[in-house]
Amino acid sequence: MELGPPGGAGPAEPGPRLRGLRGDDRAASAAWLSEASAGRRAPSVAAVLPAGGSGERMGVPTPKQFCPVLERPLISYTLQALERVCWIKDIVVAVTGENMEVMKGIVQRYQHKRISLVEAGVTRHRSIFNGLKALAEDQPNSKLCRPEVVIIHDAVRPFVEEDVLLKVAIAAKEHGAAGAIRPLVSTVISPSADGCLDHSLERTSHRASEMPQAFLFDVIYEAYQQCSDYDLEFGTECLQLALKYCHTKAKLVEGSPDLWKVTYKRDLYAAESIIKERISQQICILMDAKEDEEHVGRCLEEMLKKELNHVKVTSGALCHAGRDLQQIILEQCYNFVCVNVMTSDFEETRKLLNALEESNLSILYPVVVISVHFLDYKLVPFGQKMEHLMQIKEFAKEVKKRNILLCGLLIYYPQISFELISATNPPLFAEEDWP
Ligand SMILES: Nc1ccn([C@@H]2O[C@H](COP(=O)(O)OP(=O)(O)OP(=O)(O)O)[C@@H](O)[C@H]2O)c(=O)n1
Ligand SMILES: O=C(CO)[C@H](O)[C@H](O)COP(=O)(O)O
Repeated sequence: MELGPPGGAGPAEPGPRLRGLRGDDRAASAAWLSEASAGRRAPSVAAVLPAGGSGERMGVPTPKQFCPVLERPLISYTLQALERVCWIKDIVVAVTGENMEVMKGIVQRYQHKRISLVEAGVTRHRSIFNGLKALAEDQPNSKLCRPEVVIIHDAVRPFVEEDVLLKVAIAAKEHGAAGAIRPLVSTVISPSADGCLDHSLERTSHRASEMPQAFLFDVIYEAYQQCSDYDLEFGTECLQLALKYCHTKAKLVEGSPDLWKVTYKRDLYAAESIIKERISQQICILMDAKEDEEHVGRCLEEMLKKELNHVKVTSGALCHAGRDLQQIILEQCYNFVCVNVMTSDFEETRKLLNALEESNLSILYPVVVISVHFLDYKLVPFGQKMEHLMQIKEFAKEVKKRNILLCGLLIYYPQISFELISATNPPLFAEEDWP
């Protein structure tokens, strides 16, 4: 089943794309990305996500991939992480027939793009094989294209970043297979039949195999076609299949600690904490001054971008930015700076607040909105502008009932314009702020 237009998602955000890459990696990645964005023939990449497990170890009736984390199913975070990566063309998700409708509902509700659903198998390997078959172009009526490189990633590892996806994809193109690894947390031992220690492995010379992994499609598809029923039933390592059946030695890539697999109930709490931390670092700037690049509002935008980690910027009046904004709200951004340059009232802020209220985003946590207004002291007497903007105080009282914390900020320029341009460090605003 094909859901959403292929390649329909917007481009990945420019900020964190190459984060964590160094030297040669960075150069290779930049080349890959520039080819991809210039539409030249970069290797075509697809992803397969096994999501057909029952999550026995979690010990709850709902399969863990559908368990809510901050009211949103876990798998939706993983899909979001993958679909942000513009060079992954198709994302094939393997789901049990029983959960197919639930999955379709998630794709629709969170507007996931480039997703195709296939039926899962009774084991993880069989689910992955079904995903690969859908990409192999030998399925009747399939709209999917056979990719050159395929990434395999568990649906229950939501914190995968673009840099590791890129590293495994590039390494797979060169070596045929690649996978993320982590140092072992505990020592691995081998027990004997009588329940006593037989031997222990030297911890420093072993690694934990994590996900994502990537392969030349032809290698991994061949391996799955060749492998035994025993492998499909009991195997846990795709890299091993590539080695055993295609003599392809996987390149191992150091992954981040956040790549761990949500397995036990406590992992859901850990996932929730990580998501909360990310949310708190993310800010959306809404800017209504599109034309005037010189305007003090632009200086503010530039400074915020420098000071904060995750910044999303929507340009243009909110009526044009409506779709972007819906997407940003869907992605759970809780901090907004609404810069009103063109309008003298707080109409733009009001539109933002309406959109936030309709979304119910603030049910779980307070949403913070800072409404910034500019006042050219040469044109408008300060008192007059203040009087007008005092209305925002009333408005702030009203939205507070709905867990939205609104704060107004008046920037009196051109004096402050000068301060913004010349300042290298905060404070950004030296004067008038209220309520
Ligand atoms: N028949 C299966 C079994 C597992 N998976 C998927 O493979 C990934 C990793 O497997 P695991 O963590 O073992 O998931 P479960 O099998 O669901 O968990 P448990 O072993 O605790 O039952 C998960 O995204 C899971 O949904 C799958 O697609 N098809
Ligand atoms: O560990 C892995 C790396 O190869 C796989 O990610 C996978 O999660 C193993 O799953 P299972 O729980 O089914 O053994």
